[in-house]
Amino acid sequence: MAMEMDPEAGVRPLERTSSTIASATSVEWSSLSVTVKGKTVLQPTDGMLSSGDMLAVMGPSGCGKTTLLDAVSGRTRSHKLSGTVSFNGHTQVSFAQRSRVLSYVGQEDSLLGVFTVAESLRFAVRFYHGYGASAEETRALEEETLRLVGLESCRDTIVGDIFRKGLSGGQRRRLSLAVELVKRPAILLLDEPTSGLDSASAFGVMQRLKAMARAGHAIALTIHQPSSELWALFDNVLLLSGGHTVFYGKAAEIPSYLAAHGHACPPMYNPADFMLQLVNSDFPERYDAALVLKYGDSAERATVVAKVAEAMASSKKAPAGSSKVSPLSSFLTLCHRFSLNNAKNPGIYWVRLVMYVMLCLMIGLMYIGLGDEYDYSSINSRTSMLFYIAAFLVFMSVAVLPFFMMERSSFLRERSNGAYGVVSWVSANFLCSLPGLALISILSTACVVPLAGLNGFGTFFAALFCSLVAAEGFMCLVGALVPHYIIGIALGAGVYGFFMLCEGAFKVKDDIPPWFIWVYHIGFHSYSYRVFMYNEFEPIKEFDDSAPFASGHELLKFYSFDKVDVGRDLGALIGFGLFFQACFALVLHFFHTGRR
Ligand SMILES: Nc1ncnc2c1ncn2[C@@H]1O[C@H](COP(=O)(O)OP(=O)(O)OP(=O)(O)O)[C@@H](O)[C@H]1O
Repeated sequence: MAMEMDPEAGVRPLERTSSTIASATSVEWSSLSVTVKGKTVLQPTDGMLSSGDMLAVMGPSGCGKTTLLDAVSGRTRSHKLSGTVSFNGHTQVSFAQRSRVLSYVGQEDSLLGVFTVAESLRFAVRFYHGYGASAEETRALEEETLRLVGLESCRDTIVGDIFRKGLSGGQRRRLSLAVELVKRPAILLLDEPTSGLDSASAFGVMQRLKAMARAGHAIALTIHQPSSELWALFDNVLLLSGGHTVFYGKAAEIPSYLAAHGHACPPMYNPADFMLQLVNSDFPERYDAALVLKYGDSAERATVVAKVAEAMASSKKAPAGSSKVSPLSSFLTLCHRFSLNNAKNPGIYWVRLVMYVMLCLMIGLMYIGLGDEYDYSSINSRTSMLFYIAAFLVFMSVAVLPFFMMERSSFLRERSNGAYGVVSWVSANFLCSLPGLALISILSTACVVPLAGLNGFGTFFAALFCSLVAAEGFMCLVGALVPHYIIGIALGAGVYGFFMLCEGAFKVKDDIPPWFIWVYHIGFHSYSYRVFMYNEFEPIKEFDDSAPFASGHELLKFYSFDKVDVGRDLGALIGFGLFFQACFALVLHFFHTGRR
């Protein structure tokens, strides 16, 4: 019979686990509650998770399991929280300190789709153990972690994204677990680690987690439907119902506790299924509301409260966590990963590159030979074409938003688990975007300038490149400000539309109304447009008699572009790019902390 099996049979010991737990760490919580929009979604609860424990947080959907894990890990914003959380009895533990001892695997899988399982793990090893981790150590950690989550056969399978099919949902779930396991955190909080897994995989993963607990890790996980085999692996259980604690204590004691309150588990019945029916108020066939009150008055609760108070009062070593990897190491790992991701993910640069080249070829063919024309209509063609280039080629940068959003979710997970800091991520992202933007700019320039016969290849390229650098920074900032890329595209398009309107093409600078002239100055489109214009028209010494201007310089005067300082305007575009990157970093720092 399943219940008689040894649940830990056949699990190999974790060679590298014990040595890499920096110190045994416990977490205690007392009268911990969470209130959202005036509603208390987690009622005051007490409990603890110690080194060696495997705690199952259970209860019906919406009962507050994730909320509890968030509150314990510091992911709940402080104004929503009351009560105390301590680590080894220390209450003053910052989020960064918690991140060093603790890893949290959320319900969503936020992985980068182009990487294989092995590559994803390799980067995780470098984030948590340093870019300079030896090849031997990296390989050993990778291998052991692959074995832990049963993904050895998928080592070279890609995660998968909208372009290519990769891992199955259950395999992704296991990889999400694996990339945090390589950290070998003292405390591991897992939100539904078995969702999407078949029963054998779920059991295999849980067996190995149990072995990790035995080796000294403290593990808490939420789970909906544990089989009796899984149930036998849990040391402690915290049972919630509608945010209230119904039971906290040894898993083995739950059946007798419930029996003492009139709910004896029928023979041959999975105790987990039985107790979940008792606490589900949405489907109340077996629901017993009195269990909440009974637990509040019970000796079991009094014992827990006393134990938690004792643990909080005892002076133990402050949680230290694994040694912090240097920002330079994180930066190098991120540069490595961004470069590969940019090169492998067609959506980030390659699709854009094709779009730019095609469009620029069309522009070149539309205006072919324009450089040899000096009549009235050639002026109209030049100004229109340059407006289109300054406005629309920048506008196409909105295409990067959906891909940025995917990277943002992995950033959030990794940052909140202490893999790296905002500055490392933003600077690596910025640096690694430059080769792609340079390639787009050079190929676009090569398509337009020779075909149309425009002036100043180098300046044209520089203006396009610098405006794309500014646009990339702007879209990163927009991507950090909005909850979804659809809103970002609408916002980005709206702002770009406004900048285009005031860039000095539709209305020359001197005719822009005073209430909009500030847009001319803050909109980076104005800077690139006037460089494109100056670059093209200044060398034209004479137009035909049909033209309204005698020379290019005369035309530039009309546009108020006759005194353009190309170097200064290109510098301003780069300045815009850096300014947007700095704002982007600030928004990430303050608003993308992983706290909800
Ligand atoms: N920002 C919020 N605004 C309103 N209600 C919220 C908010 N966050 C959480 N809640 C409510 O808090 C309760 C607990 O949510 P939580 O996600 O912790 O449940 P859960 O037990 O993890 O559910 P599941 O098992 O389905 O993941 C739910 O009723 C949810 O609707």
